[in-house]
Amino acid sequence: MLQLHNFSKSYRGRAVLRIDSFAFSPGTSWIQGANGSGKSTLLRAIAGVTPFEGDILLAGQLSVKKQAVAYRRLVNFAEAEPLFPEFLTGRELIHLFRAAKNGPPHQEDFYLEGLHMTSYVHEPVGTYSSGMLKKLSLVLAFLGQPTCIVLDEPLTTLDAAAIPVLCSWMVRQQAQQGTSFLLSSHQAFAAGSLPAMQQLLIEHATLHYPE
Ligand SMILES: Nc1ncnc2c1ncn2[C@@H]1O[C@H](COP(=O)(O)OP(=O)(O)OP(=O)(O)O)[C@@H](O)[C@H]1O
Repeated sequence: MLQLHNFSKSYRGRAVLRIDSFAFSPGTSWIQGANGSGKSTLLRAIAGVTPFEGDILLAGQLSVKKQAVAYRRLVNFAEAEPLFPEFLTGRELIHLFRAAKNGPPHQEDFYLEGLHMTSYVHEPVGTYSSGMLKKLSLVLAFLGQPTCIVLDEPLTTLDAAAIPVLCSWMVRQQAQQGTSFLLSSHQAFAAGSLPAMQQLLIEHATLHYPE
């Protein structure tokens, strides 16, 4: 599904991740690791929002660097701590993302109703709480026809009622469109709420399968 080739990432000359070669299998991959191990760094690189050395290919064809627009149309991302221009409304951001991702008209309605967001989605995002912002970022991550959805700490700040709704979206998305998920979460998902997950670990500044 996604392949990393000679991947490395440094901040101000300090190497934080080095992954010579790695292929993510289709399905759901749960990336675990201690605070500061590099989970967000890896997910941001895969999403195409942070520079790195090496390359990442989708389906063996689209490079995040060489075919950036086509790649990013198919790889959606919800940040751990989403930030949006405060003066835009949730609805405006949704329209922007849906157009950029080639999503069908009204695609967002299902998601907005599922997370009970219709009462505030017309308000500027500067008025949103952290949980409301998180929900908006999750809705945006499901727009279009993504091959892969990358979710960094998707459960953080979500209320208890929203967590099973998100899990049901993931199950539906995988069943209907074969979308793969890459996620990081310090919090475990409830048993049985998601199909089998491939667990991966970042330690010693690299990615591997846990023993
Ligand atoms: N913008 C940055 N500038 C400098 N160093 C950074 C930057 N972002 C991350 N780092 C460093 O890179 C390393 C990996 O950070 P990262 O945020 O990827 O970890 P993480 O596994 O997502 O952590 P957490 O579980 O705490 O969210 C850390 O040592 C961090 O200090």
